[in-house]
Amino acid sequence: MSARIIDGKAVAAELRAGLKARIAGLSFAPGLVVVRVGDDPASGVYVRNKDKAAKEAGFASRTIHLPEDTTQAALLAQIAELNADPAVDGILVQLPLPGHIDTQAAINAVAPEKDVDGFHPVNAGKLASGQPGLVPCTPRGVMHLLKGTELRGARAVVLGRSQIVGRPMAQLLLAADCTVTIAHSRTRDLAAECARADVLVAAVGRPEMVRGDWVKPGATVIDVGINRLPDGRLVGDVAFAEAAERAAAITPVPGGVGPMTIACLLENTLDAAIARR
Ligand SMILES: Nc1nc2c(c(=O)[nH]1)N[C@@H](CN(C=O)c1ccc(C(=O)N[C@@H](CCC(=O)O)C(=O)O)cc1)CN2
Repeated sequence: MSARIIDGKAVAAELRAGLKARIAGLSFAPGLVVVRVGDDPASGVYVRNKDKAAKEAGFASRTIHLPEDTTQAALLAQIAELNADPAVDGILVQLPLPGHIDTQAAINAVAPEKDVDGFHPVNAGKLASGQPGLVPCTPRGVMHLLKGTELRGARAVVLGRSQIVGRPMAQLLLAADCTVTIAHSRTRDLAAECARADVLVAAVGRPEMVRGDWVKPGATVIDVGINRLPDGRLVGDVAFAEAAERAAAITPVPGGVGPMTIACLLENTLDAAIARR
């Protein structure tokens, strides 16, 4: 293996420490509320980790846990209450939501200035039109991990076109002067598209789909996938050992992009608090 391993855990810890120092200098504790609906076990872990990280950094953090059978109207009423609460700077609705709830309606209900997930159409529109706004946490985290990688003029391929990762990721890379391709399940010859990338971001949710020969020698490979295999192992969307033979730098799973998602949620919450107050 020749690639440099990009240590997301270390970068996230450094980012959180910087946020903690900035919050210590404020006259108030920025407020974050995470809304969880139902009992998805993975969401339970992520929400606990967010709350713990937020409290450690000095945020006033709390979680509202609503039952699985919460109606859409009740969820929207809860969000409206948080929108109106001056002590709340950031609101996050943990995904996935139970099937009977319209996810887009929940996202649209969050006040754009408190939308620390960066999923609201107003924030997506700002990102697409190059205006300052709240940026989705995972892509924002990836940009931190790419510091030190030459992006200007680089050919970037984003594998996946989700609202949460693929699309905002492509916008951020474009803003950093990359030549960006979004590849997806209908792309002809995915392997050939990926093999042209100087920067390859995989966000498809398919375990180890990106093989070693999909990686251009010397490329930077960012693996956003977090897939639990039947044997309990956690793997990304990239076949790590094969890809690391050819890449110049690569993120591991776990310990790559995942920890940056939570650190950037805190970064967004501090940004939202400062902008709002
Ligand atoms: N409202 C949102 N919902 C969801 C988001 C999101 O950004 N906003 N992202 C994911 C889940 N997620 C945060 O919510 C998240 C996922 C993974 C990690 C992480 O640190 N992963 C670790 C491995 C963890 C493990 O062992 O299972 C890693 O990659 O090292 C953090 C946050 C979906 N929902």
